Amino acid sequence: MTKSVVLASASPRRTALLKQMNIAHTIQPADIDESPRLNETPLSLVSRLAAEKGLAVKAKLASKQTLTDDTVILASDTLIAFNGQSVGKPENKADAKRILTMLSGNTHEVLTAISVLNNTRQQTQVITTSVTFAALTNEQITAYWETGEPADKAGSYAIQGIGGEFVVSINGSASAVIGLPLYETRQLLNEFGVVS
Ligand SMILES: Cc1cn([C@H]2C[C@H](O)[C@@H](COP(=O)(O)OP(=O)(O)OP(=O)(O)O)O2)c(=O)[nH]c1=O
Repeated sequence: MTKSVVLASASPRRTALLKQMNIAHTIQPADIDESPRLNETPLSLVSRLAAEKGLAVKAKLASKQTLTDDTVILASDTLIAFNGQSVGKPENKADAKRILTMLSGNTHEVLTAISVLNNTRQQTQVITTSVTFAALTNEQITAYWETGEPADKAGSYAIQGIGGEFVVSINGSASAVIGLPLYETRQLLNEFGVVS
């Protein structure tokens, strides 16, 4: 039986990546509280948020009576880990400047969790990618904020956009940094019978 894939995300990057994989899907964004718990590690946080986004959408579909045995939900979360701290989207210009100053000239980790679930089970996986930034000047950081690109991105940058100019090297999955690791997503969707 053909599976019906529901992407639990409002991110245009994630739907573009899923389309790139040629996987037909519908979109049902998850609206959850993304605040970290006390002393929660970046790994636990990213994994919990992806899993909770998936469960929230499952509950929404169940309440609308559109959850069937063939429904497969895919949820994801991306955050940056630097010095053991989780860094999400910037709150405002000052916060983006603080984050980019911190990442300047340093290596950070981008953590992306994917969570796939159906009526009976859920599997969650975290993909870690190292990204090394060039040293950035204050002028560069301010000019970058003005482009509008950093506002809705974890770590205040987009590797697929203008922010790619700051990246000296990357070790890991480029698609995971943008929001959905293509290789691991296909593997997990295969385990849920979506692709062969
Ligand atoms: C580091 C980095 C992040 N990002 C994006 C990916 C994610 O969309 C976003 C991190 O925020 P998320 O909270 O993971 O996702 P989202 O709010 O955009 O969408 P949803 O929760 O509905 O799935 O940052 C890039 O596009 N490029 C990058 O280089």
